[in-house]
Amino acid sequence: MRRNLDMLTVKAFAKINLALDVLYKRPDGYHEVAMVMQAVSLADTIILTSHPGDIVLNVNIPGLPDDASNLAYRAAALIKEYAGIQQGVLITLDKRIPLAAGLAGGSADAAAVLKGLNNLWELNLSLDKLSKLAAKLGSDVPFCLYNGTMLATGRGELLSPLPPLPKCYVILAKPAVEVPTAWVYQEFKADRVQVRPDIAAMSKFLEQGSIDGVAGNLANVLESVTIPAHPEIAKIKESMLKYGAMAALMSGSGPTVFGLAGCQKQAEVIASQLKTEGIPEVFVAETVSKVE
Ligand SMILES: C[C@@](CO)(OP(=O)(O)O)[C@H](O)COP(=O)(O)OP(=O)(O)OC[C@H]1O[C@@H](n2ccc(N)nc2=O)[C@H](O)[C@@H]1O
Ligand SMILES: Nc1ncnc2c1ncn2[C@@H]1O[C@H](COP(=O)(O)OP(=O)(O)O)[C@@H](O)[C@H]1O
Repeated sequence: MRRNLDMLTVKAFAKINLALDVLYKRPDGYHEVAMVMQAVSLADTIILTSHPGDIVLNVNIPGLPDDASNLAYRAAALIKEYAGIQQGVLITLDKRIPLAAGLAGGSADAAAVLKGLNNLWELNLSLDKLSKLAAKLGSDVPFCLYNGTMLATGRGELLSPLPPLPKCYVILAKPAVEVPTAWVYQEFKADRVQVRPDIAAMSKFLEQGSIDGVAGNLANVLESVTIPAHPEIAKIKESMLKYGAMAALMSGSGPTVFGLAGCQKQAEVIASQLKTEGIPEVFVAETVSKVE
């Protein structure tokens, strides 16, 4: 975070799910989950500038709302009201994370605004308090406050740190479809799942610092919904493996596929081969560690 009197710049990092299990549907309509989440360096940039009056949001891409329906705006409104702040803020959002991609781009923006305004307005709220505010905005928002490698349970908002995944490179490839998270959970049927993650095994491999072990245990039960609707996801997974990724999996509710690579050069080679297949959005990122 860079601060300069009345202006502050915050990065909002995307996430991938190394493991995603859905346990059951709860009476409140959410699904109880168990996920291993990992932050990656593909990021939006948010500039917060002191501003008289109200909250104003500028976004750099068409198709993304710049009103109170944007999670960045909602985060500012929530913390402003909670802390009883009278002044406003100008939020400038430089969006790089693709929309509705399974990468938690909106959640990352919301978390970055909470952290940034806590700093800009000198509120001194603890991460624990910010996390409670974050959970009001979305299930993935608390994780985006912490980043790193975390076990997420409940509806995704209950976090416990895991040993960090040793630094590795992540290829992200998104086909030209947007997948609404609510639809994927709504269509989820446990009896259609072929492979469930073994989260205990993945935790053990993280403790051992074994990227190979983690790569061998990637699993996401939401693939059972999104891949039949968008078979190009399975094709991208196959291509990632063919070009040399250690493993490949759909992230979150999809449709983005991520692949793991041990070195940057190899990740870049895989990314350029995927681009030749006409996949519109391909990125190379690296793992991001937890904030202290
Ligand atoms: C699937 C995951 C995996 O990390 O990420 P994305 O693919 O969206 O990035 C998350 O569980 C998404 O979290 P998030 O995107 O914050 O979801 P929310 O805004 O809280 O909820 C959107 C909708 O998804 C459904 N939902 C969400 C989380 C959950 N544990 N059970 C659910 O059933 C609910 O219908 C809810 O109305
Ligand atoms: N700041 C934001 N960035 C991205 N999407 C946002 C934002 N605020 C609201 N949204 C809405 O949330 C939807 C899904 O957001 P996103 O976080 O990108 O999905 P996912 O969690 O699947 O990666 C988008 O279609 C968009 O309309």
